[in-house]
Amino acid sequence: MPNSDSVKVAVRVRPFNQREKDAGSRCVISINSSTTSIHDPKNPSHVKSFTFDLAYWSHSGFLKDKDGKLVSSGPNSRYAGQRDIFHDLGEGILDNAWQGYNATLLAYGQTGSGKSYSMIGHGANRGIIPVICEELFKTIQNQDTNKQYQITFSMLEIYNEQVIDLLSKTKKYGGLKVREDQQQGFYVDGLKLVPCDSYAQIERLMEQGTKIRTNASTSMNTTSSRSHMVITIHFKQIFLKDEITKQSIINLVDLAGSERQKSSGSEGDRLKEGTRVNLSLTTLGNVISALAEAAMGKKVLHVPYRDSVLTKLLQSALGGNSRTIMIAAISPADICYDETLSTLRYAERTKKIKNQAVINSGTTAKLINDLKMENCNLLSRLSSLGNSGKTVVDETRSSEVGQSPSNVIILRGLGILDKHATFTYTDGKVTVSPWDKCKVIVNGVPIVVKTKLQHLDRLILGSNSAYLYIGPPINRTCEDLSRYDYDFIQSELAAAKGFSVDKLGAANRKDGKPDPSVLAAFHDYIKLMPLVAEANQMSIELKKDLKLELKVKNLASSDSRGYDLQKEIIIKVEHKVTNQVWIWSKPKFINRKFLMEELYRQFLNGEDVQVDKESDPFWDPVEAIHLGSAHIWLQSLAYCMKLEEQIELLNSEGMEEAILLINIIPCMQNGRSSSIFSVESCTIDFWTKCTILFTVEGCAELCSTEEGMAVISEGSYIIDNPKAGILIQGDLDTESHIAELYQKLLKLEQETELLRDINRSLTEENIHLKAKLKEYEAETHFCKYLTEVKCKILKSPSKLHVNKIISAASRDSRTVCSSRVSCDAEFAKALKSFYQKMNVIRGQFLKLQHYRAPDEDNIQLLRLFTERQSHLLKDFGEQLESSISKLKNDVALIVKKKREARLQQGIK
Ligand SMILES: Nc1ncnc2c1ncn2[C@@H]1O[C@H](COP(=O)(O)OP(=O)(O)OP(=O)(O)O)[C@@H](O)[C@H]1O
Repeated sequence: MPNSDSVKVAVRVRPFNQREKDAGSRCVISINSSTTSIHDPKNPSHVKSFTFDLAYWSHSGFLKDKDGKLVSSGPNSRYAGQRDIFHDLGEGILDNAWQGYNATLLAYGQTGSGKSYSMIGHGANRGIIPVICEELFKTIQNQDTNKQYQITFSMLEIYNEQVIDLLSKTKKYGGLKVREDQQQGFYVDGLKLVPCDSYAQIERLMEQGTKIRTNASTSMNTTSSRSHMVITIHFKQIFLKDEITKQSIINLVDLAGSERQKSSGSEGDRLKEGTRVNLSLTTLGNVISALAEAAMGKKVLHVPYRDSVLTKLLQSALGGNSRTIMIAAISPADICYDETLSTLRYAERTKKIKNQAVINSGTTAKLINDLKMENCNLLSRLSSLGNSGKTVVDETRSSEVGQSPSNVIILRGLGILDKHATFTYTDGKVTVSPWDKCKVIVNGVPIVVKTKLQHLDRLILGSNSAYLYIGPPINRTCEDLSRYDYDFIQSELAAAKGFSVDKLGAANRKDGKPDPSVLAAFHDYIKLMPLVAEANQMSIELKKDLKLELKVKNLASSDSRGYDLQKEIIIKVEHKVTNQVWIWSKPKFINRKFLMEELYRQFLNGEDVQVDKESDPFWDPVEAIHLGSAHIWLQSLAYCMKLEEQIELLNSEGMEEAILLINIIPCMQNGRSSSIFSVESCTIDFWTKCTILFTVEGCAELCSTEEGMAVISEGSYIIDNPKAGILIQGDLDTESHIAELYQKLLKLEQETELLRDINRSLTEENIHLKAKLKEYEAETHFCKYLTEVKCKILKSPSKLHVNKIISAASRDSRTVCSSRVSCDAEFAKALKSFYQKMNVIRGQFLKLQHYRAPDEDNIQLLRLFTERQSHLLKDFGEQLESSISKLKNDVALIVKKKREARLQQGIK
């Protein structure tokens, strides 16, 4: 009788990894019994809760025992260790298998969320798969002799819709084929099914399979988390006396990192979607959604099992003859909020799926004979599989390392040459020396000469193959090796290149906590770094002459309090021969990377890799590149005043790219006279090819009809023809206001005249200050000057006077900014931030100045007006104070750093 079971779902939250700890991440997950809640880091009162069959807290409350096993730290700890997971989930799978049910265990979650840890495990913390296998053999040993058992083990990887046999040393180009059989459904043709008679044998097979997986397909380290791994155990019981057989198929699936679904989109790329890497995961999502809807009584006409390799192989596990469990692995960190939320939603859909499990049994004597025959055949096919896979440096001589079989240690991987490096063991010490120009990096630093290795040194050979050096026993300590993971090695490499969370400005916030957007950018950088290294290596081997580099782009420079708002990692691509430069977004790069891998695989297979430009992932047509942005205030235009400004164009690193002369004259729709503007400010982005992109803030609806100018998105204008005039038409409900505005205009003209005077005197003061600035040592002088500005403001008799002081300070800061920018990027950054704050404050003051006092007779209104004015003034004063003190701090820090640097260099 079919047994209708829902898919069982368990969620597990892992501890913070080192990078999350270093970045001061906050935990956004809480677990209470079977309810898992996730707290929105941007809005802590915003909580979403999910109920699953099981929820495991593995985030805290643990310690390491003498064998390195993570165990609960005390009676109050809620920590769920590997044994707990096996107890709740693994034992159930084994019970099912003994009863003759098929069973499937899937691990789903973003990269690094703990899927492999739960499934395979790490060191002494063995995961659910090895423990299931061990327990299976233990139970078999204790069974009576009237039964016979047959166990076969297979291990495959699905990458880019290709099936790779992880137990086979011979690689089949294009992968193994998935075929359909009326009785057994979908199966992989030619997959090695290894008969096993002990747990030790399975352990060896798993070790070998894992080793092949890391370097399978394109020899790239970074592909393993984009592939799905499926271990299948066929378990048959033959009851000799009763002539009954029972069989069960246990599928254990470590899915690819789920976040890739989104980030590999080819949006904005002229080339098609570069990969079918995600096809299996996307289809799995579609299958799960369809089955969940069917389980809720909706009419589902088609479940798309046939759309991908993974869903074909898991057909019985999803909605079919299997008892299925999903572990949703999640990260606790605030930075992973979006991914974690999407994992929880995915898991919620999965738990709705209903399966129809049946016991697989048979009763004929013929079947027994068949099975015996098959058993003998399989045992005879059993091949001896490779050794332990550890790389050992011989004590007696030098060990050469490289791709060629003539080496003592044969290593394969992207960028590893035939003869790559030599390890030498003399007097109890191991040294490494790279061959010729081969890439060898030790602890984040590239080496060119013979280098002595210390226990636990990190090595990268070629573009991206990472190793941890374990020294001779005498040098070993009881240090925890698990911290030296792939992320650690990448973060170390980034730090050696001068890239860190601090460098990105994470500590800029007042509360001292890293900004989530900065953390996200850092996270992206670390993840993209190995991909960029691989792309560069492929470019070299395919002779594409491209150099790719990661860059940080500031999207919005700062908010009104000067905090950096958003940063984004972009990829600068330069053609080494033509010097053409392209800027690729992260999704575009990921898309291209997949296409590059496809081309590279063809290259490795000896196929023709000549492609025309249009379909070459290493090529793009020349395009406009963002040079930088400048921010200007358009307030004056609202009063029909001409705008004349001279501002710096700052690039994404806050460095001056050019000086911009702005001259904007208000005009009507027909190009004559003046018009009304409802805009407050605008950012002007400059691109190569004379393209200017305007992003206007604070306006209602804008449109443009001018030739040569196109509206590319709401509020954004692109002007391709530099000669074309700039016309911005505001909401023209103006007729009724004309008279009123005319009056205003008259008054404003007087004020404008006054402002021009101020401007003149400021220019003089500016020149004077420039001369003054040259006389003094810049840092000390600037601090002093800021104190002066502050004093002036505090003593100022009127609003106009304060405005004048701020304008002067703002201009001075710009002057200083331009003079320092070239010599000190950090100083320029601090000044840029200060300048922007000054501009904001200046804008607020302009506003303040134009508020008109109500009639003097109306005491009530007058009081309100005064209160509001003084409130605004106070707020303004506070902002000013904080800006000045921040700049002072920044400057003091920079001065300190410089002094330290000088001292180090011995320059007094
Ligand atoms: N429950 C846990 N307890 C302790 N450490 C854990 C736990 N879960 C994960 N980790 C650690 O977190 C890191 C990432 O885990 P893991 O490699 O299992 O992630 P993953 O989801 O399989 O990533 P990928 O998709 O890249 O394969 C590992 O160093 C692992 O040791």
